[in-house]
Amino acid sequence: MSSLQHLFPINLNANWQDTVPEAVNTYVKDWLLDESSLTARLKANAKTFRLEVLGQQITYCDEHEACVYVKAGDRVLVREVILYCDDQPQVFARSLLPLTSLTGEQKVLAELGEQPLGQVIFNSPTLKRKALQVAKFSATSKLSQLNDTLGLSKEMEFWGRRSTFLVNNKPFLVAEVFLPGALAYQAKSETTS
Ligand SMILES: C=C(O[C@@H]1C=C(C(=O)O)C=C[C@H]1O)C(=O)O
Repeated sequence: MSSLQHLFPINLNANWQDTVPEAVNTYVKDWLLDESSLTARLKANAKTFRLEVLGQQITYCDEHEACVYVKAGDRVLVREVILYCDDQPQVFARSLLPLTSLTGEQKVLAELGEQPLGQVIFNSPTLKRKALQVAKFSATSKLSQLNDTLGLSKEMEFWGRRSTFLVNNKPFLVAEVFLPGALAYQAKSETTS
């Protein structure tokens, strides 16, 4: 049982934008707009990688997460995880997996456990990723309790992104927030995968 389970669901109600403000550091921008697998990039830049599941439950898509592919009120399996590199929290991820998408070969996405979602969907030849949106989070965001629990900085602004993946033309909504102190904010040379 995750020590963070009591925080689930954290939800992400943010002011999502279609473009990254000019003022954002180019290094952070590179992580925000990287369309490749985040799991793979984190693994390439760490000795150890770990995924912790905060929780999963069936719920309804709400207004602020609805999009052209998943309507408000659609039944979804919500999954929230933390990705760690060398035991340092990197990413809080919240995914909405519509029940109507969890069919056929994609049924396995309902039973991922600690296997990263990206490790499965990026192996699909039919994968398409729709446009990324970004958002800035502040200490007052709902994530601040998570940051407190993880012992992360309360001061810094931090950024996230979201996009829709289509696998066999079935939509999956994925939002990822780079937590304070993550590699995404450390402008140093990294391994390019
Ligand atoms: C989509 C990816 O999968 C990652 C793993 C997730 C999970 O297991 O729930 C969710 C979002 C991503 O951080 C990726 O690796 O790019």
